[in-house]
Amino acid sequence: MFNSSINIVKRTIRKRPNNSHKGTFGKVCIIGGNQNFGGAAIMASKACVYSGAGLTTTFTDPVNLDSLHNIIPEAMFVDYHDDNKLKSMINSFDVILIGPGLGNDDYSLSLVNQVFQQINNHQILIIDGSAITIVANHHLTLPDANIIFTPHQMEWQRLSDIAIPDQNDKNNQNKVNALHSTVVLKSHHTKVYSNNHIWVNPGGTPAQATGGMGDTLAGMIAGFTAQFANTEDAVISAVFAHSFIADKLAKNQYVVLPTQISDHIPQFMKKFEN
Ligand SMILES: NC(=O)C1=CN([C@@H]2O[C@H](COP(=O)(O)OP(=O)(O)OC[C@H]3O[C@@H](n4cnc5c(N)ncnc54)[C@H](OP(=O)(O)O)[C@@H]3O)[C@@H](O)[C@H]2O)[C@@H](O)CC1
Ligand SMILES: Nc1ncnc2c1ncn2[C@@H]1O[C@H](COP(=O)(O)OP(=O)(O)O)[C@@H](O)[C@H]1O
Ligand SMILES: [Mg+2]
Repeated sequence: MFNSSINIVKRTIRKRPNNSHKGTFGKVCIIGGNQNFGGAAIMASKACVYSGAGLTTTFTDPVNLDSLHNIIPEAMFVDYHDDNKLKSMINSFDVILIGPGLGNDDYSLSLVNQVFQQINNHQILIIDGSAITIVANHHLTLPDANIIFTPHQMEWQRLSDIAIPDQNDKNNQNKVNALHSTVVLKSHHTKVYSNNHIWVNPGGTPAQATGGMGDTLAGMIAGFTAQFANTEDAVISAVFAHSFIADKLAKNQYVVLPTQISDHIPQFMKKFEN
C-alpha cells in the first residue's frame, strides 16, 4: 500500500520544465473565510501556494485581508461580496475550492449557488467544509464540472445520508457513483473514492487532530490538481503528502500544526519529483 502510493506520487509530481512560467502551473480560486473562520481560508491559501499552484486568488471577507497578506502575500485577494468580480473572474480559474470557513448563513448559500451556476465542465470544483454542509442541507443540484468532495465523517453523513457507523466501502461507493464525483472521506484512515476505485491512505497520525488540518488538505488538493493532469492521481498524491509530512513531524512533535505541514510541502515535492 505504501509503495504503490509512492509510485502514484512519483508519476504525479513532474520536474518543472525550464521554459515554464506561473501560468503553466494553474490558476486557483479559493472561496471561504467569513468573519469568524478567516483562518480556514488563509490556511487553505497557504497550502495551495506552497503546493506550487501558479496563481492563487482568495475570495474572502475583507476583515481577513491583512492577515491573509501577512501570512501568504503570494495569494491575491478579492472581497467575496463583490458579485461582479466573482462573475467576471470565475471561469478564468482551472480549480475552484469553495468551503473552508465559509459558514452556513444565507450569504454563504448564495456564493455556493453563484459558483454552481457559472462553473463550466472544464473546471475542477473542490467542495469542502461548510460548502458540503450547504449542499447537503439545501439539497443542491450539482453542476456539470469535475467535482471533488472532501468531507470528514459527519459532513459525509450529512451529504450521503449514511450514518457514520454504516459508512462502509459498499455504501460509500454507491453514493459516490450517484454523485458522479470524487470523494475524499477523511478520518484517521482517509479513503479516496472515485470511479469504482478506492485508495486507502497508508499514513496519518493523531498529531493531525487539530482545527485547520482539513482546510490545509483542501488547499493542497487544489494546488496539486491545478498542476498535474491526472486529477485522481493528484488528489491521492495530495492526501498522501499531507499525512506523510505529518507522520515525519510527529516523530518529534506531540501535535503537528496545519501551517507546519504547508511549510514542508515544497521539500516533499522536491524529494519525489520525477
Ligand atoms: N481556524 C478556522 O478558521 C477553522 C475553521 N473551520 C471551519 O469551520 C467550519 C465548520 O467545520 P467543522 O468541521 O468545524 O464543523 P462541523 O461541520 O459541524 O463538523 C463538526 C461536527 O462533526 C462531528 N464529527 C464526527 N466525526 C468527525 C470527524 N471524523 N471529523 C470531524 N468532525 C467529526 C463533530 O463531533 P465532535 O467531535 O464534536 O463530537 C462535530 O459535531 C468549516 O467551514 C471549516 O472549514 C474549521 O476547519 C476549524 C478551524
Ligand atoms: N487521528 C487522526 N489520524 C490521522 N489523521 C487525522 C486524525 N484526525 C484528523 N486527521 C486528519 O485531519 C484532517 C481533519 O479534517 P477536518 O475535520 O476537515 O479539519 P478542519 O475542518 O478543522 O480543517 C483530515 O485530513 C483527517 O484525515
Ligand atoms: Mg474541514
